[in-house]
Amino acid sequence: MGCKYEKKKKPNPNYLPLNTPEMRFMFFIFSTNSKPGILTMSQETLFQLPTVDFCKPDLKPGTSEWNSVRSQVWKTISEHGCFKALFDKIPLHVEKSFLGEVKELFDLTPQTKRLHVSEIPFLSYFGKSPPPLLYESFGIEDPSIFKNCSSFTNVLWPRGNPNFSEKINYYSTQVSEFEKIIRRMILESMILGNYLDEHMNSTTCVLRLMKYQVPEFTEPTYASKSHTDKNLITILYQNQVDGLEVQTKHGEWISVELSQDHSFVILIGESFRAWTNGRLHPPNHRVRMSGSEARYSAGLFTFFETGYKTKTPEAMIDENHPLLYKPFDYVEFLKFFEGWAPKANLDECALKAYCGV
Ligand SMILES: O=C(O)CCC(=O)C(=O)O
Ligand SMILES: [Fe+2]
Repeated sequence: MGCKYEKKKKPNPNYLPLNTPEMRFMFFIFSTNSKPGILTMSQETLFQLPTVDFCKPDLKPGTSEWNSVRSQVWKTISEHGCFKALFDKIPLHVEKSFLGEVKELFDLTPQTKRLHVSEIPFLSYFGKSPPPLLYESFGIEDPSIFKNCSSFTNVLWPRGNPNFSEKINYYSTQVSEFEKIIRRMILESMILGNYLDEHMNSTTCVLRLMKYQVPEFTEPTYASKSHTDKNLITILYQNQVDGLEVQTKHGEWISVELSQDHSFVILIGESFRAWTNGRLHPPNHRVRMSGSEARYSAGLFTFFETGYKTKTPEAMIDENHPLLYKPFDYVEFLKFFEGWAPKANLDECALKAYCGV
Protein backbone atom coordinates (compact mmCIF):
# COMPACT_ATOMS: atom_id res chain seq x y z
CA MET A 1 0.00 0.00 0.00
CA GLY A 2 1.43 3.36 -1.01
CA CYS A 3 1.87 6.49 1.01
CA LYS A 4 -0.97 8.48 -0.40
CA TYR A 5 -4.46 9.49 0.49
CA GLU A 6 -6.98 6.75 0.02
CA LYS A 7 -10.25 8.21 -1.09
CA LYS A 8 -13.07 6.83 1.04
CA LYS A 9 -15.57 4.79 -0.88
CA LYS A 10 -18.49 4.97 1.50
CA PRO A 11 -19.48 7.22 4.40
CA ASN A 12 -18.43 6.13 7.87
CA PRO A 13 -21.46 4.31 9.35
CA ASN A 14 -20.41 5.49 12.83
CA TYR A 15 -20.46 9.09 11.76
CA LEU A 16 -23.26 11.24 13.05
CA PRO A 17 -22.99 14.92 12.19
CA LEU A 18 -23.15 17.25 15.19
CA ASN A 19 -26.36 18.77 13.99
CA THR A 20 -28.49 18.84 17.10
CA PRO A 21 -28.06 21.22 20.06
CA GLU A 22 -27.45 18.22 22.38
CA MET A 23 -24.62 16.90 20.23
CA ARG A 24 -23.01 20.30 19.92
CA PHE A 25 -23.18 20.54 23.69
CA MET A 26 -21.46 17.17 24.08
CA PHE A 27 -18.78 18.28 21.67
CA PHE A 28 -18.32 21.50 23.61
CA ILE A 29 -18.06 19.65 26.91
CA PHE A 30 -15.49 17.13 25.78
CA SER A 31 -13.33 19.37 23.63
CA THR A 32 -10.52 21.17 25.43
CA ASN A 33 -9.87 23.53 22.58
CA SER A 34 -10.94 27.00 23.64
CA LYS A 35 -12.54 27.41 20.22
CA PRO A 36 -14.40 24.11 20.00
CA GLY A 37 -15.73 24.51 16.48
CA ILE A 38 -18.43 22.30 15.07
CA LEU A 39 -17.71 19.48 12.66
CA THR A 40 -19.64 19.59 9.45
CA MET A 41 -20.14 16.76 6.98
CA SER A 42 -17.86 18.48 4.49
CA GLN A 43 -15.00 18.58 7.02
CA GLU A 44 -15.50 14.93 8.01
CA THR A 45 -13.48 11.99 6.71
CA LEU A 46 -13.28 12.68 3.02
CA PHE A 47 -9.80 11.18 3.16
CA GLN A 48 -8.04 8.59 5.19
CA LEU A 49 -4.57 8.95 6.64
CA PRO A 50 -1.84 7.46 4.46
CA THR A 51 -0.76 3.91 5.29
CA VAL A 52 2.89 2.90 5.15
CA ASP A 53 3.61 -0.81 4.78
CA PHE A 54 6.54 -2.09 6.89
CA CYS A 55 5.73 -5.76 6.24
CA LYS A 56 8.91 -6.48 4.30
CA PRO A 57 11.11 -9.44 5.18
CA ASP A 58 14.35 -7.50 4.84
CA LEU A 59 13.81 -3.92 5.79
CA LYS A 60 17.44 -2.97 6.46
CA PRO A 61 19.06 0.51 6.40
CA GLY A 62 20.79 1.21 3.12
CA THR A 63 18.60 -1.06 0.96
CA SER A 64 16.32 0.28 -1.77
CA GLU A 65 13.35 -1.15 0.13
CA TRP A 66 14.37 0.88 3.19
CA ASN A 67 14.80 4.06 1.14
CA SER A 68 11.39 3.64 -0.46
CA VAL A 69 9.60 3.12 2.89
CA ARG A 70 11.63 5.98 4.40
CA SER A 71 10.50 8.43 1.74
CA GLN A 72 6.85 7.45 2.36
CA VAL A 73 7.35 7.95 6.10
CA TRP A 74 8.94 11.32 5.59
CA LYS A 75 6.23 12.51 3.20
CA THR A 76 3.40 11.73 5.60
CA ILE A 77 5.30 12.86 8.72
CA SER A 78 6.14 16.22 7.17
CA GLU A 79 2.58 16.69 5.90
CA HIS A 80 0.52 15.33 8.80
CA GLY A 81 2.78 14.46 11.73
CA CYS A 82 1.13 11.03 11.72
CA PHE A 83 0.33 7.98 9.62
CA LYS A 84 -1.10 4.49 9.72
CA ALA A 85 1.33 1.62 9.46
CA LEU A 86 1.26 -2.09 8.78
CA PHE A 87 3.83 -3.95 10.87
CA ASP A 88 3.72 -7.75 11.06
CA LYS A 89 6.58 -8.72 13.37
CA ILE A 90 4.08 -9.64 16.10
CA PRO A 91 2.11 -12.77 15.12
CA LEU A 92 -1.57 -12.01 14.78
CA HIS A 93 -2.67 -14.48 17.48
CA VAL A 94 -0.24 -12.80 19.91
CA GLU A 95 -1.62 -9.33 19.12
CA LYS A 96 -5.16 -10.58 19.69
CA SER A 97 -4.46 -12.49 22.88
CA PHE A 98 -2.57 -9.46 24.24
CA LEU A 99 -5.75 -7.40 23.81
CA GLY A 100 -7.75 -10.19 25.49
CA GLU A 101 -5.48 -9.88 28.54
CA VAL A 102 -5.88 -6.10 28.48
CA LYS A 103 -9.64 -6.58 28.70
CA GLU A 104 -9.19 -8.85 31.76
CA LEU A 105 -7.03 -6.18 33.35
CA PHE A 106 -9.85 -3.65 33.13
CA ASP A 107 -12.32 -6.23 34.45
CA LEU A 108 -10.50 -6.23 37.82
CA THR A 109 -12.36 -4.54 40.67
CA PRO A 110 -11.99 -0.75 41.08
CA GLN A 111 -10.18 -1.29 44.42
CA THR A 112 -7.64 -3.59 42.80
CA LYS A 113 -7.07 -1.30 39.84
CA ARG A 114 -6.35 1.60 42.17
CA LEU A 115 -3.40 -0.38 43.61
CA HIS A 116 -1.38 0.57 40.52
CA VAL A 117 0.41 3.79 41.42
CA SER A 118 3.50 5.46 40.01
CA GLU A 119 5.59 8.53 40.79
CA ILE A 120 5.82 9.35 37.08
CA PRO A 121 2.97 11.67 36.08
CA PHE A 122 0.07 10.02 34.21
CA LEU A 123 1.18 6.42 34.87
CA SER A 124 -0.94 5.57 37.94
CA TYR A 125 -4.30 3.90 37.30
CA PHE A 126 -6.67 6.56 36.07
CA GLY A 127 -10.42 6.10 36.16
CA LYS A 128 -12.76 8.96 36.62
CA SER A 129 -15.08 8.21 39.52
CA PRO A 130 -17.92 7.91 40.33
CA PRO A 131 -18.92 5.55 37.51
CA PRO A 132 -19.71 5.43 34.66
CA LEU A 133 -16.07 5.48 33.67
CA LEU A 134 -15.80 6.77 30.17
CA TYR A 135 -12.02 6.33 30.10
CA GLU A 136 -9.54 4.34 32.19
CA SER A 137 -5.83 3.81 31.82
CA PHE A 138 -2.75 2.15 33.33
CA GLY A 139 0.81 3.25 32.53
CA ILE A 140 3.80 0.89 32.75
CA GLU A 141 7.30 2.28 32.97
CA ASP A 142 9.78 0.88 30.40
CA PRO A 143 7.98 -2.42 29.71
CA SER A 144 10.88 -3.73 27.64
CA ILE A 145 12.43 -4.50 31.08
CA PHE A 146 10.73 -7.72 32.21
CA LYS A 147 10.96 -6.83 35.93
CA ASN A 148 8.81 -3.74 35.31
CA CYS A 149 6.10 -5.92 33.76
CA SER A 150 6.13 -8.44 36.58
CA SER A 151 6.09 -5.66 39.22
CA PHE A 152 3.01 -4.33 37.47
CA THR A 153 1.13 -7.65 37.47
CA ASN A 154 2.34 -8.64 40.97
CA VAL A 155 0.51 -5.67 42.44
CA LEU A 156 -2.75 -6.49 40.69
CA TRP A 157 -2.99 -10.30 40.94
CA PRO A 158 -2.38 -12.17 44.23
CA ARG A 159 -0.02 -14.66 42.53
CA GLY A 160 1.18 -12.27 39.84
CA ASN A 161 0.31 -12.96 36.23
CA PRO A 162 3.43 -14.28 34.45
CA ASN A 163 1.53 -14.87 31.23
CA PHE A 164 0.42 -11.25 31.02
CA SER A 165 3.86 -9.97 32.09
CA GLU A 166 5.41 -11.93 29.23
CA LYS A 167 2.90 -10.59 26.75
CA ILE A 168 3.36 -6.97 27.83
CA ASN A 169 7.12 -7.42 27.66
CA TYR A 170 7.09 -9.12 24.27
CA TYR A 171 4.61 -6.67 22.73
CA SER A 172 6.54 -3.64 23.99
CA THR A 173 9.92 -4.98 22.88
CA GLN A 174 8.65 -5.54 19.33
CA VAL A 175 6.90 -2.17 19.14
CA SER A 176 10.01 -0.43 20.56
CA GLU A 177 12.05 -1.95 17.74
CA PHE A 178 9.46 -0.68 15.30
CA GLU A 179 9.64 2.80 16.84
CA LYS A 180 13.42 2.80 16.40
CA ILE A 181 13.01 2.01 12.70
CA ILE A 182 10.63 4.94 12.29
CA ARG A 183 12.84 7.29 14.28
CA ARG A 184 15.90 6.30 12.30
CA MET A 185 14.01 6.96 9.05
CA ILE A 186 12.97 10.42 10.27
CA LEU A 187 16.49 11.38 11.39
CA GLU A 188 18.00 10.11 8.15
CA SER A 189 15.42 12.07 6.13
CA MET A 190 16.45 15.22 7.99
CA ILE A 191 20.16 14.49 7.41
CA LEU A 192 20.58 14.10 11.16
CA GLY A 193 21.98 10.58 11.00
CA ASN A 194 24.99 11.52 13.16
CA TYR A 195 22.62 12.20 16.08
CA LEU A 196 21.19 8.67 15.84
CA ASP A 197 23.30 7.03 18.53
CA GLU A 198 22.76 9.79 21.06
CA HIS A 199 19.03 9.78 20.29
CA MET A 200 18.59 6.02 20.62
CA ASN A 201 20.73 5.82 23.76
CA SER A 202 18.88 8.58 25.60
CA THR A 203 15.29 7.50 25.25
CA THR A 204 12.95 5.23 27.14
CA CYS A 205 9.25 4.49 26.87
CA VAL A 206 6.04 3.82 28.72
CA LEU A 207 3.16 1.60 27.71
CA ARG A 208 -0.29 2.96 28.39
CA LEU A 209 -3.20 0.51 28.31
CA MET A 210 -6.56 2.18 27.82
CA LYS A 211 -10.24 1.36 27.90
CA TYR A 212 -12.97 3.55 26.43
CA GLN A 213 -16.38 2.58 27.67
CA VAL A 214 -19.43 2.24 25.42
CA PRO A 215 -21.02 5.69 25.61
CA GLU A 216 -24.08 6.10 27.80
CA PHE A 217 -25.89 8.12 25.18
CA THR A 218 -26.64 7.00 21.66
CA GLU A 219 -24.79 10.06 20.34
CA PRO A 220 -21.04 9.84 19.74
CA THR A 221 -19.19 10.96 22.84
CA TYR A 222 -15.73 12.45 23.15
CA ALA A 223 -14.01 10.06 25.51
CA SER A 224 -10.69 11.87 25.29
CA LYS A 225 -10.04 15.54 24.84
CA SER A 226 -8.31 17.04 21.85
CA HIS A 227 -4.59 17.10 22.64
CA THR A 228 -1.10 16.73 21.26
CA ASP A 229 1.21 14.10 22.75
CA LYS A 230 4.11 15.56 24.71
CA ASN A 231 6.69 12.82 24.06
CA LEU A 232 8.73 12.07 20.92
CA ILE A 233 6.77 9.34 19.10
CA THR A 234 3.60 7.45 19.98
CA ILE A 235 2.63 4.09 18.50
CA LEU A 236 -1.00 3.11 19.01
CA TYR A 237 -2.67 -0.27 18.65
CA GLN A 238 -6.37 -0.99 19.23
CA ASN A 239 -9.06 -3.64 19.17
CA GLN A 240 -11.54 -3.63 16.29
CA VAL A 241 -13.34 -0.53 17.60
CA ASP A 242 -12.29 2.64 15.80
CA GLY A 243 -12.63 6.05 17.42
CA LEU A 244 -9.33 7.89 17.03
CA GLU A 245 -9.56 11.19 15.15
CA VAL A 246 -6.62 13.35 14.09
CA GLN A 247 -6.64 16.96 12.96
CA THR A 248 -4.83 18.01 9.81
CA LYS A 249 -2.68 21.15 9.68
CA HIS A 250 -5.65 22.78 7.92
CA GLY A 251 -7.96 22.08 10.84
CA GLU A 252 -9.99 19.20 9.40
CA TRP A 253 -10.66 16.18 11.57
CA ILE A 254 -10.02 12.76 10.05
CA SER A 255 -11.36 9.58 11.62
CA VAL A 256 -8.74 6.89 11.59
CA GLU A 257 -10.07 3.54 10.43
CA LEU A 258 -7.95 0.50 11.13
CA SER A 259 -9.71 -2.35 9.40
CA GLN A 260 -6.59 -4.34 8.45
CA ASP A 261 -4.73 -6.75 10.72
CA HIS A 262 -1.32 -5.58 11.97
CA SER A 263 -2.41 -1.91 11.84
CA PHE A 264 -0.83 0.75 14.03
CA VAL A 265 -1.03 4.53 14.20
CA ILE A 266 2.12 6.62 14.57
CA LEU A 267 2.01 10.16 15.97
CA ILE A 268 4.71 12.78 16.43
CA GLY A 269 4.76 14.46 19.86
CA GLU A 270 5.76 17.92 21.07
CA SER A 271 9.23 16.80 22.20
CA PHE A 272 10.10 15.91 18.60
CA ARG A 273 8.91 19.31 17.44
CA ALA A 274 11.15 20.93 20.06
CA TRP A 275 14.17 18.79 19.18
CA THR A 276 13.79 19.62 15.48
CA ASN A 277 13.32 23.31 16.27
CA GLY A 278 9.72 23.39 15.11
CA ARG A 279 10.13 21.39 11.90
CA LEU A 280 7.88 18.47 12.87
CA HIS A 281 4.17 18.86 13.50
CA PRO A 282 2.53 17.10 16.47
CA PRO A 283 -1.09 16.63 15.40
CA ASN A 284 -4.09 17.24 17.65
CA HIS A 285 -6.06 14.08 18.20
CA ARG A 286 -8.94 12.77 20.32
CA VAL A 287 -11.12 9.70 20.71
CA ARG A 288 -14.78 9.69 19.85
CA MET A 289 -16.84 6.72 21.02
CA SER A 290 -20.04 5.47 19.43
CA GLY A 291 -21.72 2.12 18.98
CA SER A 292 -22.08 -0.70 21.45
CA GLU A 293 -18.56 -2.07 21.97
CA ALA A 294 -15.85 -0.90 24.34
CA ARG A 295 -12.58 0.23 22.80
CA TYR A 296 -9.24 -1.05 24.11
CA SER A 297 -5.98 0.50 22.99
CA ALA A 298 -2.29 0.29 23.82
CA GLY A 299 0.02 3.25 23.30
CA LEU A 300 3.80 3.01 23.40
CA PHE A 301 5.16 6.48 24.19
CA THR A 302 8.86 7.10 23.60
CA PHE A 303 10.55 10.02 25.34
CA PHE A 304 13.96 11.31 26.45
CA GLU A 305 14.74 9.69 29.81
CA THR A 306 14.87 11.43 33.19
CA GLY A 307 18.05 13.43 33.66
CA TYR A 308 18.72 13.82 29.92
CA LYS A 309 18.64 17.46 28.80
CA THR A 310 16.79 17.58 25.49
CA LYS A 311 18.72 20.06 23.39
CA THR A 312 17.98 21.15 19.83
CA PRO A 313 20.95 20.16 17.59
CA GLU A 314 23.03 23.03 16.17
CA ALA A 315 22.21 21.72 12.69
CA MET A 316 18.58 22.70 13.24
CA ILE A 317 19.36 26.34 14.11
CA ASP A 318 20.19 29.07 11.62
CA GLU A 319 19.18 32.63 10.70
CA ASN A 320 15.84 31.48 9.32
CA HIS A 321 15.28 29.06 12.17
CA PRO A 322 16.22 30.77 15.44
CA LEU A 323 16.18 28.54 18.54
CA LEU A 324 12.60 27.98 19.75
CA TYR A 325 13.08 25.90 22.92
CA LYS A 326 15.64 25.99 25.72
CA PRO A 327 17.08 22.62 26.84
CA PHE A 328 14.65 20.72 29.05
CA ASP A 329 14.26 17.54 31.07
CA TYR A 330 11.15 15.71 29.81
CA VAL A 331 10.01 14.24 33.14
CA GLU A 332 10.45 17.64 34.86
CA PHE A 333 8.34 19.10 32.07
CA LEU A 334 5.64 16.47 32.69
CA LYS A 335 5.49 17.50 36.34
CA PHE A 336 5.03 21.11 35.24
CA PHE A 337 2.42 20.03 32.70
CA GLU A 338 0.38 18.16 35.31
CA GLY A 339 -0.16 21.40 37.25
CA TRP A 340 -0.34 23.68 34.21
CA ALA A 341 -2.85 21.80 32.04
CA PRO A 342 -6.02 22.25 34.14
CA LYS A 343 -5.73 26.05 34.10
CA ALA A 344 -4.14 26.57 30.70
CA ASN A 345 -5.51 28.02 27.54
CA LEU A 346 -5.09 24.86 25.54
CA ASP A 347 -4.46 26.66 22.27
CA GLU A 348 -1.08 27.28 23.88
CA CYS A 349 1.68 24.72 23.41
CA ALA A 350 2.60 23.25 26.81
CA LEU A 351 6.28 22.83 25.95
CA LYS A 352 6.52 26.42 24.71
CA ALA A 353 4.97 27.59 27.99
CA TYR A 354 7.60 25.54 29.86
CA CYS A 355 10.80 26.24 27.96
CA GLY A 356 9.98 28.39 24.93
CA VAL A 357 12.65 30.99 24.06
O1 LIG B 1 -6.50 5.42 22.49
C1 LIG B 1 -6.10 6.05 21.51
O2 LIG B 1 -6.22 5.62 20.36
C2 LIG B 1 -5.45 7.40 21.69
C3 LIG B 1 -4.79 7.59 23.01
C4 LIG B 1 -4.08 8.89 23.13
O3 LIG B 1 -4.20 9.77 22.33
C5 LIG B 1 -3.16 9.13 24.27
O4 LIG B 1 -3.14 8.32 25.22
O5 LIG B 1 -2.41 10.13 24.25
FE1 LIG C 1 -2.55 11.14 22.54
